[in-house]
Amino acid sequence: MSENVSENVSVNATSSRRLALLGVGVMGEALLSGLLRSGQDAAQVVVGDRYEARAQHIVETYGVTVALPAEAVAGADTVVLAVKPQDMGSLLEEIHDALRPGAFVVSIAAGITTAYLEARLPEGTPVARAMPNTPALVDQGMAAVSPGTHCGTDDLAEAMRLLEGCGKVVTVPEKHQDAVTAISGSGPAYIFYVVEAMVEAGVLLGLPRVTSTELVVQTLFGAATMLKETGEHPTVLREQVSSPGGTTMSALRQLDDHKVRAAFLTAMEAAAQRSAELAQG
Ligand SMILES: NC(=O)C1=CN([C@@H]2O[C@H](COP(=O)(O)OP(=O)(O)OC[C@H]3O[C@@H](n4cnc5c(N)ncnc54)[C@H](OP(=O)(O)O)[C@@H]3O)[C@@H](O)[C@H]2O)C=CC1
Ligand SMILES: O=C(O)[C@@H]1CCC=N1
Repeated sequence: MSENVSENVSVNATSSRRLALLGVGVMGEALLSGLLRSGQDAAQVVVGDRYEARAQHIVETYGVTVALPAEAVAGADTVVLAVKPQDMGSLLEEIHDALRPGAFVVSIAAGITTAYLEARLPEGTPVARAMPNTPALVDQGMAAVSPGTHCGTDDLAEAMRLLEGCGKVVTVPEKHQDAVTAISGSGPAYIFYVVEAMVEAGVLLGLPRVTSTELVVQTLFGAATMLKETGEHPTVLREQVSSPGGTTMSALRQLDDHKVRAAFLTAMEAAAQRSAELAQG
């Protein structure tokens, strides 16, 4: 598979492949719910999570089956690994001998490279590395996938199918995955942080908290919709708001004086660096 694949591959939402999903925390559940909404047959899905109450909640909510990781992968054509990076090494050991020959393995763990996966799975196992984000919970996810050495076209299409159930998917060369993790993987948290700050500002200015929250959330939604629907550069859209001698420029000057743009650059560099560190344990 070429390193430079970069566009969407359109795939069917449904599949008869049997799926094992290991780790059904925040992100595992987001992917599962999106897949089921897009037509995945729950009878073909087995989940495994070491937190038993969590697994039970998922089974009751989605009608899927639960099993220990080795049992789950033994019957699976596709295995999705959605545990924390720190838990990946021991999970791979646990499933190594049970994996069906030719089964396709996708990891969504930050920092975990395809080389890491390939070195710990049976020789020749097709793998892919993916980075989704939590807006998948409302079918507005953004995910990027990178194929490993033995990942064929059908395997990549399967990875796209899994992620397209809950949002947009692109393929990227794996060298970009730490940056993807820093931008779209962690991205929702930065946006929520900005929202928190703006809501607090409204309260500081005397607005009731509920009013401030409503103003900020709709402003964010409107601004995001403008970016998406107009396709305009953010600078153009920002300039449209900034009347000469007006209020917006007074605020933006403060943000520049407080080096907010520089702080965003440094913050995302730190996230990418942390992603690169995570496979080291
Ligand atoms: N949250 C996010 O926004 C995003 C997360 N990711 C990635 O997704 C992965 C999961 O993150 P997230 O969902 O937030 O984490 P969570 O902690 O919510 O979920 C992980 C789940 O996996 C369980 N688990 C750990 N080890 C095993 C094991 N050996 N077998 C079965 N289950 C196991 C955990 O149990 P226990 O609680 O007992 O540890 C937990 O329930 C991470 O690798 C992260 O990098 C990627 C994109 C976005
Ligand atoms: O914070 C993390 O490590 C995970 C990966 C991307 C979003 N959350």
